[in-house]
Amino acid sequence: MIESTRLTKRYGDTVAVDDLTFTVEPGLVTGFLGPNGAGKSTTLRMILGLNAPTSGTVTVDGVPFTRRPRGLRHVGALLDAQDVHGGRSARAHLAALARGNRIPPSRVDAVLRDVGLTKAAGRRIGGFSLGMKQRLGIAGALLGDPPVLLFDEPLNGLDPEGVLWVRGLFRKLASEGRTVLVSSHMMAEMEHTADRIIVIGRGRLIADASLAEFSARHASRGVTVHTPDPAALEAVLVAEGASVQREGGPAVSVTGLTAARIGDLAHRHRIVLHELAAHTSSLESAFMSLTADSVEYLAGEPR
Ligand SMILES: Nc1ncnc2c1ncn2[C@@H]1O[C@H](COP(=O)(O)OP(=O)(O)OP(=O)(O)O)[C@@H](O)[C@H]1O
Repeated sequence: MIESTRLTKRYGDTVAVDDLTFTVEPGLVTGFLGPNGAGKSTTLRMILGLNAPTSGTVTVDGVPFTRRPRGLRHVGALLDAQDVHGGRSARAHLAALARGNRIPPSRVDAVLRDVGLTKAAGRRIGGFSLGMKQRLGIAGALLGDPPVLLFDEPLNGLDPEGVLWVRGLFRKLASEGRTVLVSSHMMAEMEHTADRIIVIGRGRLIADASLAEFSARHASRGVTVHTPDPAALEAVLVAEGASVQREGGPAVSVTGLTAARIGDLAHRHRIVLHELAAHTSSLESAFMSLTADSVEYLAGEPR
């Protein structure tokens, strides 16, 4: 379990992480979401003791990371897949990591196999694609067989097959009872990956909920109806308390009534319907509107 209490990090005038309190539970995949510059990497670095908090605390299973003598065996992390020595082979890189952390050398081939890099194990990392480097970084995180795992933007550069694989891996790690925290700046990535999400913007907590809770709270539900008589339908639905928006032509958007209720009302008032479709706005758009105020650089804004 990771527990962050009023965690704050300032760089001069910039407040990178601002009074952040959250808990990451074992047995779940937790998505750590926020737009660019929200403070995700800074938070992960503080969890790992690489940056010291300005104030507040963060512990891993009750203890600050820096007080763990065998850190990598307790917390495995992928921070920056590009940050590797290109001249080494994948196997040599992992072997050095294992030696430095007193991890049995037999783990090297085991994790290379786990991430699908056995065939590339002898090749120079400098020639690896970003996707292969992500796999290698994930292998490094798994090396110490740790109960807590942190991944910073691990889906970057992976092809669709790689994304599916990594989701399956995170699910498996969580089902083994591990604590799995995965950062991303895209809700669409986390929607099919995480059980819970923690959303931050400008260093502050915006949401902390299960995916289902987040969806119920923030994703708006609506019904699209096509009818040859939109004016008549609008009058009936408004009288029932719905809010109705005419989309032009036969299309009408309705919120505040279920599709079933709209169908019943149309039938009762002898209004012909050609289409009746319930839909939920995407979690991505809910995430974007929640974090709109925290986006550091808007498209078109001079940088
Ligand atoms: N070493 C540093 N010195 C000064 N400012 C920093 C430093 N590290 C981070 N920041 C600032 O802190 C804020 C949070 O940055 P951070 O990298 O943690 O965000 P992030 O959510 O990981 O973003 P991204 O998705 O772009 O990696 C940004 O405004 C960033 O410019």
